[in-house]
Amino acid sequence: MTDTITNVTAPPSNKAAYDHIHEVVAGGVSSNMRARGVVRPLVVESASGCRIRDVEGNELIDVNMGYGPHIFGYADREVTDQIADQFGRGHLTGLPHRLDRAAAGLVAELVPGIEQLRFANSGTEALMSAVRLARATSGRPLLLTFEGHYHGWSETLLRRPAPEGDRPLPGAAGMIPEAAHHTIQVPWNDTAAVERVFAEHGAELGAVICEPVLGNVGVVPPAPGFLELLRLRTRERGAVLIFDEVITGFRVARGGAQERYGVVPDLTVLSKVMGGGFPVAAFGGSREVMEPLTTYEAFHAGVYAGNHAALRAVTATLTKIRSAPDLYGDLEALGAYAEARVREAATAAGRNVLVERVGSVLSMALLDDASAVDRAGHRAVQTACQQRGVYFHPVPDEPWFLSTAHTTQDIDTVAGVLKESLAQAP
Ligand SMILES: CC1=C(O)/C(=C\N=C2/C=C(C(=O)O)C[C@@H](O)[C@@H]2O)C(COP(=O)(O)O)=CN1
Ligand SMILES: Cc1ncc(COP(=O)(O)O)c(C=O)c1O
Repeated sequence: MTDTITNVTAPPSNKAAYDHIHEVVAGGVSSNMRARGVVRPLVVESASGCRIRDVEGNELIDVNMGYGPHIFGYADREVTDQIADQFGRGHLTGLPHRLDRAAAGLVAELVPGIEQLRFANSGTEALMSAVRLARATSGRPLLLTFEGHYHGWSETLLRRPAPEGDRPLPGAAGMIPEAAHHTIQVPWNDTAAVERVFAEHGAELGAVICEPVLGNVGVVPPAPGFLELLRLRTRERGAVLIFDEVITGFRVARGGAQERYGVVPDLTVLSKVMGGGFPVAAFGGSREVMEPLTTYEAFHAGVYAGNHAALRAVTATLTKIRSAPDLYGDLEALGAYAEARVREAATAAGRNVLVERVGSVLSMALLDDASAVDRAGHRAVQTACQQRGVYFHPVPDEPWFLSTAHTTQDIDTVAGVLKESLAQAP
């Protein structure tokens, strides 16, 4: 059967379709993260609301939701119709558009730490530029980051822990050996380690970067007072504080983690929810911090950066967010309901799971008898859930992202399937 949209003769099964893709897409995916831990391939055909449909015609409730951008669910017509309309008006001219003012104005209105910004195409791009701007502003290259925090795949920020010490190693084959030489990495929420870094390197530290809520090794909220400590020490020593709010921006509160926790960074990086699923990112801060870009002394560019379709997506999404006074209260309630049902399911199944949550983003990881994450067991449970019509990522590091398209009935279905799968897991 030849699919009329892609004109690809779609093999009859997920496995055959995945193998078919593998023939021409290296590794079968255009992001390594999508291939991590996959046991049972799933090739999507379409998505709507909180459901995906695979090439076999199976419909699954999805709590991965494309890793978080779709706070209103897939194919939200209030957003997608606006984007479609913009394509009909011209979506890429390389010229300023009134949409630049509209989109940037909405971000500045909603995010406490942003007076001015620049748009980019991805979180990785925006983070590279934010770190470069921070180094230009402070005049100091040394960067403090935290273990497990993911800031994209750039030469600047992709790293892995060194076997010992606080200088991380480059995170991928082909990176230059010196890529992480100007980076210190310490454990998240480790106050003593942070104090030690400022004591030893305070005069040379140019910036501190973190996910204010760690969302890439499951969900790990900031310890009480930890973000406040980062804010105090960076201000004392003249280092730039950068919040990577790619996940948390417009997700954990209307103004992101900086609104939820009341700590305002010097630079904020945004993506995911901001564009409602359309590829777009931004980095911004006070006029003072952004000044090197105002004078063009600093450099940031991109053919597609801030294109009109992306900014129409931002304007549509943030207008909807701004005009929904109960949105975050409702998402908080749904998140709490989901957390409770997941915990009940694990208890009923007699299994030990780690559950963490901030607002509508939560993580669930199967634990072994020693209370360590059982990755193989988690994948087996995920496979069983996928076969029963519920999709979450096979790797427990990837959180669940709820949306306004999820109902409590959907959550009940997810919890019921999870209970069955946990009970039957080896
Ligand atoms: C906190 C944070 C992120 O979570 C982030 C991207 N996250 C993900 C990337 C995925 C991928 O490349 O397929 C999927 C998930 O692993 C993850 O949510 C990025 C990079 O954004 P981008 O992928 O747009 O370059 C920056 N900061
Ligand atoms: C030859 C070439 N390479 C790379 C780039 C950078 O591409 P992008 O602007 O999409 O980052 C450009 C953009 O002008 C280019 O002309």
